[in-house]
Amino acid sequence: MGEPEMWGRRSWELLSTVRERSPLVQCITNLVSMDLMANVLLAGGASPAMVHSLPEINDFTPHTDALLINIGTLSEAWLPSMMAAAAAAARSGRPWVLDPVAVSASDFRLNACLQLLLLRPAVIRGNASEIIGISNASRVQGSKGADSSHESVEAIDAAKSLALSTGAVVAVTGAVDLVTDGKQVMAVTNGVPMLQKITATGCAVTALIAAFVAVTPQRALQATACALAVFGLAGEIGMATSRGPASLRMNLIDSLHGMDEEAVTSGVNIQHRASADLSPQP
Ligand SMILES: Nc1ncnc2c1ncn2[C@@H]1O[C@H](COP(=O)(O)OP(=O)(O)O)[C@@H](O)[C@H]1O
Ligand SMILES: Cc1ncsc1CCOP(=O)(O)O
Ligand SMILES: [Mg+2]
Repeated sequence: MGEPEMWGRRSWELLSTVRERSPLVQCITNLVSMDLMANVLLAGGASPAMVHSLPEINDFTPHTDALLINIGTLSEAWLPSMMAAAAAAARSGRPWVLDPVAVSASDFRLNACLQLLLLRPAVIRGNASEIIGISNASRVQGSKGADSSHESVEAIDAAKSLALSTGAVVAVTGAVDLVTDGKQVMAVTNGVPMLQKITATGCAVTALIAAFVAVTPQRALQATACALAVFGLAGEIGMATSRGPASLRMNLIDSLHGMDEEAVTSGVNIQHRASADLSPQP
């Protein structure tokens, strides 16, 4: 079996396992993303729970299959819940995933992310500007809030260095999604540019990564690449019947829900990439 076929099969196995086991994914996420994120998790076969109040964390988090923390609308009130949940997940051996939305927007956000990193996320997923900012532990100048001002390939050194310093798998999304553990680099070329015109698609795919990692926590690199490919493929299939971002938002969810073995095994596009060859493939 060649590499593309192997990744197609692996992606289908993982999507099928998520559908069978329906992992419970606790999401402490921003106010913009809650609806799309919960619907993407449901369409992927997982079970979402948006639970973020501090008095609930110690009862709830140890019984989840994975935790997602997204700082998109971070406030002083929510940071203690994020810290407590990440600590509870770490104590109970649950994988947790960090989305450092707009990490360069303020010192408050950057410092919150740096504190969260000490609690050992299994995966960190951001756009290129976010990964450069968090990896350098300094705010990227000229950063555009939640949107990236860099291409993913520009962030590969930052991603590798962040992976090596934290022990996390790091994913940088964009026209090509790059996933690394600091040594290997996987490139995922599924997706359509219109995904950038729907708010919270980055947030939603990070939650889908948490669901995939939940069913194979020892293989976070593979799980992350497969989740990104499946989500991008849902975008490609959805785009075929969409007129713009609003219809793609609906069709993305429908395509993820209805995705079958043939679509996944023939549509997933994941490859190992040598560091010297990190430009997008035609
Ligand atoms: N130019 C592009 N072509 C294809 N897919 C893209 C493109 N830009 C982003 N995506 C996809 O959109 C989703 C969100 O990624 P991104 O826009 O980088 O995140 P964020 O919303 O956090 O900035 C990912 O699945 C990514 O692969
Ligand atoms: C617009 C916005 N503002 C704060 S969080 C948020 C959503 C960001 O979503 P994504 O990172 O998926 O683009
Ligand atoms: Mg984002």
